[in-house]
Amino acid sequence: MEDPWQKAYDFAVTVARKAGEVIRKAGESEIKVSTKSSTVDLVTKTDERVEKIIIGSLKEEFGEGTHCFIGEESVAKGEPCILTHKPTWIIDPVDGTTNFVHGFPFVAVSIAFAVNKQLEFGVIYSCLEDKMYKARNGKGAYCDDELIQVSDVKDINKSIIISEHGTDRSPEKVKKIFSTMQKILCIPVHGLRGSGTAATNMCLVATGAVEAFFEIGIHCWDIAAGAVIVKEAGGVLLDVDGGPFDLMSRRMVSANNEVIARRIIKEIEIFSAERDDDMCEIQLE
Ligand SMILES: O=P(O)(O)O[C@H]1[C@H](O)[C@@H](O)[C@H](O)[C@@H](O)[C@@H]1O
Ligand SMILES: [Mg+2]
Repeated sequence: MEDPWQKAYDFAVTVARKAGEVIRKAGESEIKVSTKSSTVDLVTKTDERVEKIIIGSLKEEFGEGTHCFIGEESVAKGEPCILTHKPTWIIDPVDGTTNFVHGFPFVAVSIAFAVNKQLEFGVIYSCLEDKMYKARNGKGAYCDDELIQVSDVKDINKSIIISEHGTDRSPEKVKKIFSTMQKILCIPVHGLRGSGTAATNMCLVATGAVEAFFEIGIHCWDIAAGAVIVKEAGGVLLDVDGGPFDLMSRRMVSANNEVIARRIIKEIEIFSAERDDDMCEIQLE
């Protein structure tokens, strides 16, 4: 029987690479010649421009109306953020926007694809490192053409944990974020890290470079592709309260094994973040 999504998967890799090229060119030309303070607008334009290229390419290839799109920039402009049963692309055109503005070398294009509300595949192109991470349901996870596997570390005392402080600067949330990080550091673990992009952090879990990534405040487009890649690399995904992973909940833990995931969950001070699908007034089918 013909594999219905192989063509979409291969095309997603092509589009991610094309988008990464646009981001690199914007970084080399426009950012370098302007002071950082003036680049915020530029970056918004770059984010929007890259998302338009990605969605435009997908619509051209698969036709208008047959597929749905959840894109960070489109949702920011009021497009719905609801996962229906239709084939749906979940896109973060520039994950690590702040990194991009500052020339901090971790910026990722994240493209995921879901059918019947199930994630089918994920593609993350770390465009400044020129590394293509990808995974299809049930078919393994790859960095370029090399199979990748999560770390085999069992002892959390021998782990590196990666997380982010996000963009919210409200004192009560910042306090909880750093109190959690302090408790995890003092378990103790070997170290805490953060690349500045959830998509890249999840690839680091999938390659075994770190044992776990958790964050409250991320969006579905930050983690959808990474979720498939971590799972296919042998990792686990949970909610920060220990329940099942929930793509739209704005929070998650991904780890190389459940023991380490649940040990981290014990230390997380949970704070609320409005669900991605609640943020949308329009309720679709
Ligand atoms: O808004 P940017 O600079 O892209 O940063 C967020 C990034 O998109 C996410 O992937 C991270 O996990 C967040 O912590 C960043 O704030
Ligand atoms: Mg992002």
